[in-house]
Amino acid sequence: MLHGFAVEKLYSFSDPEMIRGHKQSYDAFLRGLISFPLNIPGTAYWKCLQGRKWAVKTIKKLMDERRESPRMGERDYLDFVMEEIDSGESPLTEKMATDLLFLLPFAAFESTSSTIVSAFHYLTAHPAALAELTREHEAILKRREESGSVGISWREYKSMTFTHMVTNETLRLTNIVPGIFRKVMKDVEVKGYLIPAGWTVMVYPTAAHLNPSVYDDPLSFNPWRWEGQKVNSGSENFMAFGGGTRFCSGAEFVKLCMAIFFHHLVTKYRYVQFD
Ligand code: HEM
Repeated sequence: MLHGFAVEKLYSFSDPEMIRGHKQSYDAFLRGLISFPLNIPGTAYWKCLQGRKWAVKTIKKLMDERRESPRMGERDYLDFVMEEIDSGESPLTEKMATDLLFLLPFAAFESTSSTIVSAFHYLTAHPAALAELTREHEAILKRREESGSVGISWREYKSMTFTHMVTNETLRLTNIVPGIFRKVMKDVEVKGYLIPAGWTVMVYPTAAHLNPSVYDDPLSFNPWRWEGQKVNSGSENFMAFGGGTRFCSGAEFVKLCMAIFFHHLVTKYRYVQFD
């Protein structure tokens, strides 16, 4: 579902056959992403490369089609990217754009769906958190019914305080990004150690997220720890979405998807855990 939504917004894919083919190529890509690099037909690595090749070919074909007959009406992400390349004023090349357009659906659906799965797991194991989340969403639902409005509004989304706390706590404990890389531009001294210019450093967000001097009982799932705290940006203690100028551009998208998912989960469904 998230994959379909992402490719519709990015490249206006609407043909179910096309979406299915695209998803299959991503599945092959993902399955072989961490595999033995043996590039012979049939191996996971080979399938991974084929999947990427297919998806990139589809994007290039789409770009050629749009150059030949520009689309009218509502514009999608691909239109904006092509406009940027064709302007001649952007450092973005066609090769960079294809890589970006290939990676974005992956970033959009894989990260969001795994975070939703983790949240589901934590909420199932912590009934008090689930009950608080349910209370928040049932109150929203009640107010909506009284006012006669339909669907989740922006104002409602912004009022989901506990929901955002659950999202943050899930990301703190289950971070899908194992490392963030930076190139050292000039010599830096950190706690008596010299990191020379030219080196690459890997920031390990999990170390910050599980730091007991910042997070009391760091391994426990406790959304309440975010009460009264800033939950919308990165800091040296919370960097699930990175920080600074490279802060994740999909962070708001993820939080919105999580909030909508939680809203439907707790207001429409009841579930029990089977061993
Ligand atoms: C739970 C979900 C996600 C997590 C934990 C996450 C995490 C991150 C992190 C840590 C970075 C910074 C990398 C760095 O500083 O080197 C990043 C960058 C980025 N993310 Fe995400 N991300 C998520 C979802 C998404 C989604 C849904 C999208 C797109 C729809 C997305 C698009 C991007 C892009 C384009 C960048 C690069 C930004 C730049 O370099 O300017 N991410 N993400």
